[in-house]
Amino acid sequence: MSAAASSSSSLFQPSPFHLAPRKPHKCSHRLKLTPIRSSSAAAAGNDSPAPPAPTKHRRPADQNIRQEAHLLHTSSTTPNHHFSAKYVPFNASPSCTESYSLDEIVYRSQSGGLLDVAHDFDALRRFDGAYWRSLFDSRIGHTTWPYGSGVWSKKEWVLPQIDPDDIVSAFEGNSNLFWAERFGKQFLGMNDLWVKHCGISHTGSFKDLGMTVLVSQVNRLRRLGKPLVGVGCASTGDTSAALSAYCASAGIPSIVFLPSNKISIAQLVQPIANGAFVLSIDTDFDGCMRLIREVTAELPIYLANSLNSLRLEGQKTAAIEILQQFDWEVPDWVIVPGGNLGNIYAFYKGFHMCKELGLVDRIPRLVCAQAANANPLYLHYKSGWTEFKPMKANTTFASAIQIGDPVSIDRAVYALKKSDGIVEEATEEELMDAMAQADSTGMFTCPHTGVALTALIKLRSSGVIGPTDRTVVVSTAHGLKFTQSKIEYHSKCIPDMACRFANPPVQVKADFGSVMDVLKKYLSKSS
Ligand SMILES: Cc1ncc(COP(=O)(O)O)c(C=O)c1O
Ligand SMILES: N[C@@H](CCOP(=O)(O)O)C(=O)O
Repeated sequence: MSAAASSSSSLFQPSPFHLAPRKPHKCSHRLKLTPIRSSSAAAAGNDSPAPPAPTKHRRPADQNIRQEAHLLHTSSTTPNHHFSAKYVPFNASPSCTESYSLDEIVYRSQSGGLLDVAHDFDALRRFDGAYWRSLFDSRIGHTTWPYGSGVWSKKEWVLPQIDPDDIVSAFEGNSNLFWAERFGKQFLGMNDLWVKHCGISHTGSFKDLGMTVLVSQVNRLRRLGKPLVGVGCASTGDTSAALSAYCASAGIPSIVFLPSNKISIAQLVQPIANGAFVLSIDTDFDGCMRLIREVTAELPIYLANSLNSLRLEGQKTAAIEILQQFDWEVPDWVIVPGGNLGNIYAFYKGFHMCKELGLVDRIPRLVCAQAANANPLYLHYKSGWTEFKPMKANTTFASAIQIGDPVSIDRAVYALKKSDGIVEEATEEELMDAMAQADSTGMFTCPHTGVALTALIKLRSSGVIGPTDRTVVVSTAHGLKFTQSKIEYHSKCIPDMACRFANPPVQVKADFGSVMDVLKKYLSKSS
């Protein structure tokens, strides 16, 4: 049975760990949060040149934060129309005049190529890097709608023209940049290693960053009267979870195409619980992707995969956030696991915008990491970027990146070339070992993060990444979505895998002597 298939089917069988469920805690305290808003025009969405000096106040009791933002937005004397964005063909020549309003429903250029969201850089450049740094910094840690979100705190660079009223947000982003002190020291001899935990998020993956943008725009389109009956995606489990949650929160129907028996139970249950229309299709992700593209070309269902460049506008904010978390100092390396290959470009775009607009003076080198069982980008890179060949992806524990025909291949190649980037791969054993090693130092990572960590281990051992290089590994999903793979690893029941870092529980008889014997043996080994 495949790793991913067994993840789903064996979940309800008795656990090898024999752990009793815990009693829930009774919670007697509730935190009361007093929303704070900045009185400055900048924080209200205007184009004020001066960064805000926040003033604390209490909004009227009968007003919620969305209404408060609405009042600020409509009463402002300087409408937020200075900044704008539109679709253009991806990597088009400067003489190309083809463009589309973001209010059009379009996913491809006239020639069938990818699109990109182009911002009006002349308008953004009217403010210097110090202004933008200070504006973005001023919005962190507040509940002001919609800037409490790590994505919408960069609204002017994301969807500048959307009305805050149309935004569908779970205050996503602002994820932990974790100093991996022990992992870096113990396994790599590194002192400046960081893990950007994008999976510690509303639906447990970085997809929330893009989905808030896409679903907000759909909300706007429906309000403008566009005949959209729903939003659809093909998914390996994370895009579908994010789409269904954001749609449910806005009351918009969502339709998800999932490859049967190829995603974890935790991922499968997310769209089911959020009320999506779930189609389990007897094919792989690439097959689902082809089908959703055909369906969205026929029916008024909006396409939510990252082929739709709106998604990447949200995802790029993770890069801006990393710079912000380092006080606008640029790391040397950023390592991202790649599947459909939208995210690696999103990271490039976020870093590139910060450089172009004067917030930083360079960009980091990017590494894209793939599972060896689904490695079309890696093979393309190794061939010296000669002809790209889609492949049939094989089963991998990193099931969310089991993709053989990535829609954003051109974007990924562009990002890697522009950032002096590298592509690495990880075998099943390497990625599972790396995940277990990271977990043993206090993280709880997903197999995709294991792929990125393997890339780091390889580049460190070949000396490409130095011991003091500031390096960020992007963790893309929460480990709790992939517990079955951890159970199999720690139970040492994966065929042809040594599971070198397995830590299985010890079965002990319920008497003092037996427990003492086991503990003494353990303590003598560890001292
Ligand atoms: C957990 C996880 N990590 C990494 C990726 C890869 O992202 P991308 O498809 O943008 O390359 C995905 C989805 O593909 C994912 O769900
Ligand atoms: N891992 C993804 C695959 C689809 O990627 P997308 O970014 O194009 O939506 C998923 O979780 O479905």
